[in-house]
Amino acid sequence: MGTVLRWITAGESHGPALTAILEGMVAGVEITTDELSTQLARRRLGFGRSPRMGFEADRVEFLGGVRHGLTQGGPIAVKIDNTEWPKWEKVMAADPVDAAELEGLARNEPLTRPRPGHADLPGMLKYGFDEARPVLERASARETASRTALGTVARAFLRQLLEVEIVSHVVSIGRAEAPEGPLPGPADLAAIDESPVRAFGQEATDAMIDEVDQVKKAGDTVGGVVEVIAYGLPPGLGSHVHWDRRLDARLAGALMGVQAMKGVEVGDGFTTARRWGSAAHDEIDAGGAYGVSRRSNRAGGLEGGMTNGEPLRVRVAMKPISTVPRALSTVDVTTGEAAVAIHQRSDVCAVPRAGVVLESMVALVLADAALEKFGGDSLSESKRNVASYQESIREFWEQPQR
Ligand SMILES: Cc1cc2nc3c(=O)[nH]c(=O)nc-3n(C[C@H](O)[C@H](O)[C@H](O)COP(=O)(O)O)c2cc1C
Ligand SMILES: C=C(O[C@@H]1CC(C(=O)O)=C[C@@H](OP(=O)(O)O)[C@H]1O)C(=O)O
Repeated sequence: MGTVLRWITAGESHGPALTAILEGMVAGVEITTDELSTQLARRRLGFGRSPRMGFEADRVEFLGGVRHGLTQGGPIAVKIDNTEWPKWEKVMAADPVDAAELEGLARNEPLTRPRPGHADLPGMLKYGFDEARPVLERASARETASRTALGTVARAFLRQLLEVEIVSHVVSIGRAEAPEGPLPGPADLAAIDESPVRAFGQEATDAMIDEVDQVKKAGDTVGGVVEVIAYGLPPGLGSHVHWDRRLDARLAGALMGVQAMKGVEVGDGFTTARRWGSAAHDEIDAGGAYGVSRRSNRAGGLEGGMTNGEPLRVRVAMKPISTVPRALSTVDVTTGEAAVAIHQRSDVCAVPRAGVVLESMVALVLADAALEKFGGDSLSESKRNVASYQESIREFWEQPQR
């Protein structure tokens, strides 16, 4: 949830549909359901994902806020259907349904053996449910389809306002790590997307595929690290003046709000903590875009909670999927006896596609910060404000006393 832009989602993993609302977007942004479908397809497919992703169609439509391919300034409402709803309606029916009618999908029975690592047990205790179904339905990362859809609107706004481009790549999966190398840019996105693990470079791709294969054979699951990069940001988004206006804090909150994310690093983050100051910061030279250039980008484009004109760089750590096929120990909540955790069909590794969700969260936070800085009710008004800010930065460097 931003300060100007607000986003909210509703819907369950196996319910009729997911819905989402984006409030606060200016009028006049070009956006189509085709663009949403493209991002939803990027999120859906990838090495290590559940069989469900092979057939889930992610049929998406705007229910409000967009007309003739343009945002109208009002709340934007999106609906994404769940293809399997007719079958799950029976699996989740209040009264028992004959097993033959369920097409082997899952049994219509209470899920009383909570999975370590999922929301099952704390959710049951907190809400007073005697089984995990009502908890997992909403905890499921199926919900990230909604956020990806809204993030696509934010991404279109940023591109049309500032020519910002957001990309991501997988840095590691389990023990397989990409070698340190040049940052992938927007032109490399097609190559990253063609990689089954969304890693940059053949060597890294092969090592990660091998890792997921080994994990799958062992009946296990695996996590990893994704880096999101945003190009084209002007200096001055976010603010140093108050903790909740700092862009690093807002990004970390939004990224940690994605299911299974357990760590966020801005720029070189933890590595920088081990460096001496002279080797930790990005020295400034005269000239370049916005009047200066940097000799490095260890800060990941953020200083004092504000963008500094360099590419924004954030890394996010995802824990392994908690539905582990080699079932983990738990307790059956109906008997209090030791048991093995529930296991239904599941992803082995969702790191590659989590990158698309994380890109969307970065897009929403940046769009919020851009709206805060530039304001406006229409895209053309926001654009005029951007031009005026750019002019004031030019004048800043032209002052004779400097
Ligand atoms: C794209 C994506 C796909 C996921 N797929 C699965 C899955 O198939 N099975 C599973 O148990 N968890 C999956 N998860 C993770 C769970 O949703 C997550 O572990 C659970 O919500 C608890 O996470 P938390 O401790 O961060 O809240 C997925 C997460 C993401 C981001
Ligand atoms: C449905 C999606 O991800 C799901 C996230 C998820 C979980 O527990 O988070 C469990 C799995 O659901 P199912 O058991 O129905 O296959 C994943 O497929 C999706 O990303 O669209």
